Parts: sequence; structure tokens; C-alpha cells
Amino acid sequence: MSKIIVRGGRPLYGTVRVHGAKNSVLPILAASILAEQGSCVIHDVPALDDVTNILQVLAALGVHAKQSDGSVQLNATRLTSHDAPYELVRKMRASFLVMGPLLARLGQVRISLPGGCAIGTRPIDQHLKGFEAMGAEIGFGQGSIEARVNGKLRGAKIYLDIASVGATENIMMAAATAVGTTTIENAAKEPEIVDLANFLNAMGAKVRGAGTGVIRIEGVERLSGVEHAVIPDRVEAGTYMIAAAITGGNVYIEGAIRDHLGPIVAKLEEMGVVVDSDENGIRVIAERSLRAVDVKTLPYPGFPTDMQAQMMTLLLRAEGTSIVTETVFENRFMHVDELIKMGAEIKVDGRTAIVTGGAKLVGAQVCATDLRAGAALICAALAADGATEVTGVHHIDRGYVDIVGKLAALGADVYRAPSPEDVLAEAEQASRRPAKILEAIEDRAALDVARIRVQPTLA
Ligand SMILES: CC(=O)N[C@H]1[C@@H](OP(=O)(O)OP(=O)(O)OC[C@H]2O[C@@H](n3ccc(=O)[nH]c3=O)[C@H](O)[C@@H]2O)O[C@H](CO)[C@@H](O)[C@@H]1O
Ligand SMILES: C=C(OP(=O)(O)O)C(=O)O
Repeated sequence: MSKIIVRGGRPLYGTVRVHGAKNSVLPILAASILAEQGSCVIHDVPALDDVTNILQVLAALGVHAKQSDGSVQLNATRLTSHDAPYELVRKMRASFLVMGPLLARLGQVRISLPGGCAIGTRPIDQHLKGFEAMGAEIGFGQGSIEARVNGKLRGAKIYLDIASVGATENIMMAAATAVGTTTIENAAKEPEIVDLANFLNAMGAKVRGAGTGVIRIEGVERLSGVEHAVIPDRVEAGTYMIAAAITGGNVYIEGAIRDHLGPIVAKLEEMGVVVDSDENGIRVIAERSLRAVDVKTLPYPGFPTDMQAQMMTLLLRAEGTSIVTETVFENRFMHVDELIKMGAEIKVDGRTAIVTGGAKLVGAQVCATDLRAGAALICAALAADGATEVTGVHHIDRGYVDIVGKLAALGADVYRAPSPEDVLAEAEQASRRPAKILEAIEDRAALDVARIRVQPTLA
């Protein structure tokens, strides 16, 4: 298992560029299944494990994909399977987003139940409710779902009990080529929903109202391939905003869109952080002491649950007590125990965490239990005294492109120690390429792993 090692205490300075949004690219790649003719070319595709995973799901369905320099070309004209394999779907909940497009294209789909994860049970009842209203028959068996429709899906009026992002996206995609008009009420309003709607409309769909609580989709005969650039990742941007603020730094986050980050900007300003934005990005300057604020996660445009953990670390540096309420997921305080290992004072009571500010954070060995918990631990580590060793790095790789390289470029003392397996694989490769041996030996991370092996506890 690889680890990220951070020695805290250095303010971050400079510019960091945000990559394309994970939560946009995943539904957009799934939507490429709908293109009956021509290829889709998607730009600003982040190099994330989740992207690799969904591309594998698409390949299993017969979608041909070619990747080059942050772009992916996809051809779905000849689908070969309606079966999304268990071993791929279980790795990532977002692979469930192929269900709507497959039902629309092939009239049938088999897909494993995505199950829960560390942050909550995450049911899919609202997705299924939508498909059933559109005429799909749904059956369950041996951990998977089989759905079928006689002929084409039919437009329907669907009220979502919860403004679910995934259900809104899945139903939007299913409805794009249905017969008649579909109305989604209490739809999710996230910027990623708007990005998906823009992509579908460019393909020939008629989606209106994305970004509001009511979305109308007038079904069209067929969709075709188009080019599309994914929006910048607001959660990645927000994470670097917190990293800048927690270290008392001054960082320009290039590509960050102010309108997508309203609640983060508002909370940072309430705390006393200076936030300036222009058309190309957002600058965060944290020179003063920080004030405590309360934070409550809500669907967009409320404070995003995907930023709750990172925000909590910043509140640890504030003067006074803050209350954090998590309303979106029932179990999203897994980072708290790890932060306590670093000296934090936080008490959790159900969906509320009481955060006592002013704690002195110290380096520790901690584990990322999920993606944003991992990001939060790195933020805390940047402000801690001494070295922090973060394990569970595979969670972080789901959602952050080269977080170590980006933070190091801003002046952080951070590096990634590859797993012994990674080092052995690299050495094996190097032995086949003699010219590379020296490079491999000089690699600082490899040397650090050797050091960690000899001396398992941190200095
Ligand atoms: C790939 C992607 O875009 N992931 C995001 C998406 O996840 P995802 O689309 O899974 O999140 P949802 O908006 O669906 O979930 C919100 C809440 O609704 C519940 N629910 C959802 C669907 C359903 O059928 N029934 C039900 O009860 C969930 O358990 C959760 O408590 O939105 C979340 C909420 O902003 C973010 O944290 C995730 O980063
Ligand atoms: C919860 C998240 O993602 P996912 O829905 O892909 O698990 C996240 O991005 O924080």
C-alpha cells in the first residue's frame, strides 16, 4: 500500500490548476453509450482511477475508447453487451450510471447492485422508481438487477423523494430518447447536472431546466457523437482553497468557477479569509486569525457534503467552537477519529459534530477511509507539527489528479512513498531497461520506502 507523507508547517504559495470534474466526467462518459452514430470526444478528462474504472465498464459493453492527452474518444455505435460486470461495478458507485443509457439504447440491462460504502448505505430506489415510471420492468436476483422494457421507454412525470444527483442523471439519460416527455420534479441542481444536460443537448437531446428543480426532457429519435469539454472540478478547487487557508498561504486556484463555489467562498469569508475571484480562477489569502462558523451540508446550492471533511479541518484552526451538521449522508464523519489522532477536539453526536477550534495539530499515522476523508487528512497534515503518514491512498486517487505534485509545487513538504509492490515492479522494469536503473535508485520516494522499511515508525 502506498502512503502520502506530509511534514506540516509550510504556508502554500503560487498557482494550482484544477482538472476536469470527476462528478461530471463519470456521467458524461456513461452518456456516450447513447450515441448511436459517430464518436464522442470528451476533453479535460482527469486521470483518475474512477475514470479508468468507468472506461473498463464501457469497454465490457462494447464501447471503443481511445485516450490521449486528457481527451477520450468513444465510439458506442456497436454495443455488444447489456451486462455491466460485477467486479467493475462494485469498485465504484457511479458505474450504476450506465443503467439509464443501456435501457434507452438496448431496452435491457443487467447490473450489480452497487451497495453501500463508508459514507452511507446509498440506496438506488429513486433511480429505479424513475425507470419503472418510464415502463421498465425491474427484477432482482443474486445481487444484481435486471431491467427490461417492451419497445422504447416512455416519458413520465417523476417526483424524486430526495433530490438525488445520480437519480436525476440516470433518469435524464434514459429519457433522452424515450417516446414523449419526461418531467423530473425535485431534481438535483448541481453544476454537474447542467454539464450533463449540455452534453446531451449537443448530442441532439432536448433537455430543459437543468440547474433548476424541474427538468423536462422531450424524447428524440436518436443521439449522435459530439465533442465536449468537462467543467472544472469544484470539489478539487475547494480542497485547494482549504489547503491554502489552513496553512495561512496565498494561492491562486486556476480554473475554479466562483459561481460553483458559492458556499465555500461564503464560509471562508465569514471565517476571515480573503477570497478574490476573476474569470480565470479564485485567489485565497489567509493572513489573519480565523473565526469559528457553523456549517450544514445540503444539496446544491447548499454547502457540499463533498467539502465537509476538508472544511472541518479548517475549523480546527479557528478561534471558538463550530458546529458541523451533515444532512446528506448518514455516516460521513469517518475522518473525525483520524483527526483526533492528530490532536483535534471534536465530539460527534449523530449527524452533528462539535469542533473546538485552536487545537494544536500534530503529525500522526492516519488512514483515509474515503475520498474526502483522505483530502481532509492531507489538509490537516499541512498545518500539523511534524510528519503525518496517510494510508488508504487509493481512495484519494479516485478523485484527485496528482495531489502530491500539486501541493509540492505550492511549497508543501509532501511526497508519496510507493508500496513495496510498486518499488519491486519498478525495479523489475528497470532491470529490463539498464539505463533506467540509476533513475530508479535516485527516486526519492523509493529511497524513503527503504527508510520506512528499516525504521517503521515515523521520526
Ligand atoms: C459521482 C457523483 O456524482 N457522486 C456525487 C453524487 O453521489 P450520488 O449521486 O450517489 O448522491 P445522491 O445525490 O444520489 O445521494 C444523496 C442522498 O440521497 C440518498 N439516495 C440517493 C439515491 C436514491 O435512489 N435513494 C436515496 O436515498 C443517498 O443515500 C444520499 O443520502 O452526489 C453526492 C451528493 O452531492 C456527492 O457526495 C457525490 O460525490
Ligand atoms: C462521495 C464521492 O464520490 P462517489 O459518489 O463517486 O463515491 C465524492 O466525490 O466525494
